[in-house]
Order: sequence, then C-alpha cells, then structure tokens
Amino acid sequence: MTPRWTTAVLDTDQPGGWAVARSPEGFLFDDNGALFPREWLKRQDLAILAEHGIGHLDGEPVYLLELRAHSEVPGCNWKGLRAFMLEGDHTVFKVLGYAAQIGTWAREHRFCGNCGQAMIQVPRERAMYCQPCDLRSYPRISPSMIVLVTRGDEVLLARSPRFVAGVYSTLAGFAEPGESAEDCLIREVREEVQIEVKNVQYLGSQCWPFPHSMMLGFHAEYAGGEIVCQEDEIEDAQWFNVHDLPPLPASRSIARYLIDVYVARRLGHAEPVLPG
Ligand SMILES: NC(=O)C1=CN([C@@H]2O[C@H](COP(=O)(O)OP(=O)(O)OC[C@H]3O[C@@H](n4cnc5c(N)ncnc54)[C@H](O)[C@@H]3O)[C@@H](O)[C@H]2O)C=CC1
Ligand SMILES: [Mg+2]
Ligand SMILES: [Zn+2]
Repeated sequence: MTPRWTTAVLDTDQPGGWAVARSPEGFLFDDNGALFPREWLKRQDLAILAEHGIGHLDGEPVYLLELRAHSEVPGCNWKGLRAFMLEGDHTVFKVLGYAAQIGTWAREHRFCGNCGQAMIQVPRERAMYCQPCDLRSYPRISPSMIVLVTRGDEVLLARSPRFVAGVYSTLAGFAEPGESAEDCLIREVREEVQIEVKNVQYLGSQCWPFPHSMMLGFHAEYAGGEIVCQEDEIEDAQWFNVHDLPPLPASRSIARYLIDVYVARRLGHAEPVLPG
C-alpha cells in the first residue's frame, strides 16, 4: 500500500499545494484541520520566518510556514503538537510532527555554529549550509532508548514529575556519545531505578517529535536490585501486576505499545500494532 504521506524537499518557488503554519503557540487550525490552501494562507497577515517544502500528502505538495510569532487569523486557532497526537488523524500528526522537526531545526541553524555567519538552505537537500566553512547541518535526531522491564507477571513502571497525574510509564533516556543502544538502556535503568536487567530484546522504533527523539523500544528482564528512584527525574517507580495496571501513557506512544505487547503475550491475547 502506498503511504499517504511521504517527505520530500520541495521548491518553494512553485505555487499551489497545502500549507501548515507553525508558531511558538503550535499549529494553526480551523474546522477543516491544520492543512490550508497554501496561496490563501500566504495572503494572511503572518510573520513568516521561513518556508519549507516538506512532502506530499495524498499526492499533493505540502509546505510549512514557520512563523516568528503567532498571529490572529479569523476563524482559526492555535494548538500544540501534543494535542494533535492525542486526537485526530494519525497521518496528519505525522505531517505536523515532521513539520515541527524541520521548522525547529532550520530555526536553530540559521547561523553557523562554527563561524557565526548566516547559513543558507541548500536547494533540493534538507541541509543548511555555511559557504566560508563548507559546513552542512542536517536535521537533528536524538536516539532515545525506551524499555519495559519485566519480572514474570510484573512490569516495572515509573513516573516522572512532568507526567499527567497518576500516569506511569516505561523507563526512557537519551543515548550519550560513546554508547551502544544496549549500553544506554542498561545505564538508564541503573540511573533511574538502580535495577539490573538481562535478555534485552529490540521490539521496534517510533519517531517522537518532542522535539526530535527517535525512540528505540526494548523489552528486558529483571536481573537484580531493589528499586531506588533517581532524585528529581523519577517521582515513583513500582512493580505492577499485569492484571492491575495504573493509568498508562497515550495509546499512540511506543511506551504504551511496549506495555500492551507484554500484557497481550502474558494473557495470550492478540498483539497490538506499533503506530508508525
Ligand atoms: N514515545 C514514548 O512513548 C516516550 C517518549 N519519551 C521520550 O524519550 C526521550 C528521553 O526520555 P527522558 O526520560 O526525558 O530522557 P533522560 O532520562 O535522558 O533525561 C532527560 C535529561 O536528558 C538531557 N537531555 C535532553 N535532551 C537531550 C538530548 N537531545 N540528548 C541528550 N540528553 C538530553 C537533559 O538533561 C534532560 O533533563 C524524551 O524525548 C521523551 O519525550 C519518553 C517516554 C515515552
Ligand atoms: Mg528518563
Ligand atoms: Zn561557518
């Protein structure tokens, strides 16, 4: 099946297509959603910082208008990316997630990190370029490990102080230079709850555009230790029985997928599918 959404570097000099507008307040939307006829959107009073051609949705070109600040557009409102993840069309969320990552990266790479001069967008390539340094900067992706640690019928779930009240999730953390995915996972579990793990198994990955994580999802078995929560990072961590789970993360997250897969295997139910 052809995917509905494919990324591409489109020429912004070409007219037509759809556009999304992103400001520090999130994406613009109205009753029809977050995609607007591009020519109409560009006629509105918007503080455009940059325009990027980002791909095709159902065969139609899609552009991003990255704004300096949010503006009032009659009949429209602004909404953060997370809200689009939680509700509505998943493909539209993927378009917006990609747009957010490209917008953030381009905004943060307007000047060369080496010499401080203005960089230019490279035509037909997703890169910012500094001519004097001959330096190209590509969109940033941050590999992050996420793991469900289990002990028979029990799963290890934790709460960060940033979570919605009551919700427990799997452990996660960013890879550091010099680490393999497995090294990172073992270190993160040790740092966050002082537990040792074994039989680490990769299950799948997910783009997580908050702001630019690439989540690599694993299952691991408990090998030893008692839970000790890392100060400031982990508010609480517990072993939960698969028959008695706390409120869990959003169903489109890989965290939820890792939990659901394990519970399904344990209870002999059909396994869920990882949302792309
Ligand atoms: N899709 C999902 O189901 C889930 C996704 N996540 C994501 O996983 C990522 C990592 O999880 P955390 O527990 O927050 O990470 P973490 O355990 O490594 O701790 C966060 C700390 O890492 C540092 N940090 C921030 N950005 C970084 C980067 N790009 N590279 C290296 N270090 C960085 C900061 O000091 C920050 O306070 C986050 O983006 C989070 O949103 C976390 C849980 C579930
Ligand atoms: Mg963490
Ligand atoms: Zn430079």
